[in-house]
Amino acid sequence: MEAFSYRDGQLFAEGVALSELAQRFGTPTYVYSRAHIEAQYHAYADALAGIPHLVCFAVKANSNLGVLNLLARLGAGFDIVSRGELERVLAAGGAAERIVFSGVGKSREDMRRALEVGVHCFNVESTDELERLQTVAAEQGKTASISLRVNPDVDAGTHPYISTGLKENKFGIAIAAAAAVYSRAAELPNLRIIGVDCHIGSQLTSLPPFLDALDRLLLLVDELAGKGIHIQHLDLGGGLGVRYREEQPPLAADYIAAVRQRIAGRDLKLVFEPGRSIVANAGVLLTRVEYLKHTEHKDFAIVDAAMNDLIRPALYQAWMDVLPVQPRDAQARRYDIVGPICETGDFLAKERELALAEGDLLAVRSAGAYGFVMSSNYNTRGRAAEVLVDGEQTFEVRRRETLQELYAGESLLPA
Ligand SMILES: Cc1ncc(COP(=O)(O)O)c(C=O)c1O
Ligand SMILES: N[C@@H](CCCC[NH3+])C(=O)O
Repeated sequence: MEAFSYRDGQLFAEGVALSELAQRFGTPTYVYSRAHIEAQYHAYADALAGIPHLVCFAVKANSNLGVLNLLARLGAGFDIVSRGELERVLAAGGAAERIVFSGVGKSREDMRRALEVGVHCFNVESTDELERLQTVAAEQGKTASISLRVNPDVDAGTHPYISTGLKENKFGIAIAAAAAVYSRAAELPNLRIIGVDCHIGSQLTSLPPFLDALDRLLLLVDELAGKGIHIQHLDLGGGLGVRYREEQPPLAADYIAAVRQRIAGRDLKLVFEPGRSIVANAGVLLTRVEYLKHTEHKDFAIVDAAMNDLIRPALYQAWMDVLPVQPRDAQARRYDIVGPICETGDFLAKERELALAEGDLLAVRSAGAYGFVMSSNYNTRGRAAEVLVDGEQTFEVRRRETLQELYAGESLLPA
């Protein structure tokens, strides 16, 4: 479904004109569509109907409390990678028993808190983490349910920075070593083995890498059964891509249908950890043109959002679509859309044909995932507001940071 569309010559988020949101909340502002998030979540949940499953939204993609609350109300579980994310999920009304805890660097404190609240599963990424979890669980007199995150060594065919399932990546336990580590886990009295987990990368646009990884995991499940280790769930991670430009990623329904076909006849619960595919196209970053600067070589549109607000273009050379909120009937020029930050890498888009004037509003599309969550205060810029649109209604789910907040907690040296 299209959350953002033109009507009467201007761009709307569901039933609300983006120009109205800019007026009410200022710019830069992230705008999310409730209907889009719901539809994407349902695409997973509906395709999994009839078999045991858990759709754990990857909180790293968008951790706004309003967004998490919406997903919790839909019945989602959550995939977290830090204690901060854990507290966010709980504050948003998420259920601890639907949380899977991923990440290569879990601290003892992370483990203690997760055991205390009773998360569903720890996705353990190394033998040292396994031993540490045993110690922490024993100290608390608890049993930790675990999966091992297995690195199946498949090439996800995505950007090298967001590929995670190759043997040279830091993630997971090499699949060849996994059976031995499972045997060790089975000896540890405060651990309960419940699953096998993998996540091979993000923004995958074809099914074969997912299915190759699944085949390798199923071989491991069979090997473990031969050793008397019974696996109850298969966690296939996240990674399904979205359309930023011309990509044609598979639909969640088709992906899940292919997975269901391969696991037919097995007594396995399915867990997924989608992030981007739930929220990316549910969001835009709304920004205003401050200046147009024409030089001999280039035309620049200097806008009030910058790499501190949205770092994907600078960090991954990610191409993100930029739409005029109120398109003008005038001669277009080829603009680089840049921010006010003192870095040449501070751009949101390059070489876009647009007809612009100072004060115009632009919407950077597909910004609902890895947008606000990766923002920073670089150049002492306050972070953007976040607004969720639901039909004709709007909710300010995070207000803009004030300038005072930017240095609260810092102090002068003693006299
Ligand atoms: C362990 C894990 N699960 C889930 C995700 C979510 O991935 P995506 O946003 O591509 O669905 C990630 C990020 O890539 C991850 O590292
Ligand atoms: N931040 C990345 C995705 C990271 C995936 C995290 N495991 C992006 O914007 O594409």
